[in-house]
Amino acid sequence: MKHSKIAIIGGGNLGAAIAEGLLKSKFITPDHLTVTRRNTDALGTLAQQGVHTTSDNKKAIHDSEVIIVAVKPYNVREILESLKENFDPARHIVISVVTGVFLKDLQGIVKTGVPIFRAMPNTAIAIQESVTCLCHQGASVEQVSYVTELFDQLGITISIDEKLMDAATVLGACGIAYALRFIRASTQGGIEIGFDAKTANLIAAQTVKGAAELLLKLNRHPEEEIDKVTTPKGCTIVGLNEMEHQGFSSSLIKGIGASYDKIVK
Ligand SMILES: NC(=O)C1=CN([C@@H]2O[C@H](COP(=O)(O)OP(=O)(O)OC[C@H]3O[C@@H](n4cnc5c(N)ncnc54)[C@H](OP(=O)(O)O)[C@@H]3O)[C@@H](O)[C@H]2O)C=CC1
Ligand SMILES: O=C(O)[C@@H]1CCC=N1
Repeated sequence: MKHSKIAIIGGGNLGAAIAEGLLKSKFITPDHLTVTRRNTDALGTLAQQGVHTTSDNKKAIHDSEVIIVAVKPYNVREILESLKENFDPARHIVISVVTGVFLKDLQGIVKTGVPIFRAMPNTAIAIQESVTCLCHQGASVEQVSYVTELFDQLGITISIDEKLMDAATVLGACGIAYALRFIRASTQGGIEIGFDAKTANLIAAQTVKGAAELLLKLNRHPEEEIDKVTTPKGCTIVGLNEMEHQGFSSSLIKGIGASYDKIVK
């Protein structure tokens, strides 16, 4: 599988981000990668790097072994059904990043016998900083190892039960938006207390990066690190408690629940 060619069907926000990450990681050379969408003009940046860009999904599948499906959930059935005869179970594997579409449903749409993976990355995959949750059906040990290695190049990979895929979508994929809104709100607060927008944004973003690295690199619990910042009678605890009085943690937990309900209900 090592030198397989990859096709990304649906080079939108996530599909193009996966392509960018794959190129940056050098997991694949541009001439081994094809990205499709109907409006190919929007794939100019990838085309300039030597990636094949086309609106011809059938040719993309014919020319590749690994097919990453990154179209909208409401398009996926129609698109894959129109391509059913182009899949070869002896040659292809399919990796779907489509939200809320189960392995058993994909198995029913794609030709019988084609190994199928569901992957849930986030847009930080463009800079090899995704967390990608993965599950699969009908794949060999070699195929699982290949797909895991692919996403390992693009951040970290976690193998999960499919029943947790919707939760992975909310926490990991939607989570990028939630983290960015935190940074945006911090920036707005930072402007109110004196910084220009650019400097406030830099301080807020690097602070979030540093906080995350304390957990990831030192394996610490968040409260342990919070305790180190909250000086008795100091300004941190006053700010933090006011945020909690205004529903800070509660609003995040409720938002994550609402997002999850939107997928599963
Ligand atoms: N955005 C994110 O952060 C994440 C998204 N996902 C999932 O990934 C999938 C893609 O999401 P996202 O990238 O945001 O959506 P986009 O709408 O940005 O991308 C989907 C792309 O599919 C293309 N497309 C539509 N029809 C066809 C077709 N017949 N053949 C080839 N390409 C086609 C569209 O381009 P055109 O109209 O030019 O054809 C579009 O660029 C969704 O299922 C989403 O749930 C999962 C995790 C994170
Ligand atoms: O908002 C959405 O539906 C998709 C799924 C994960 C990120 N974006």
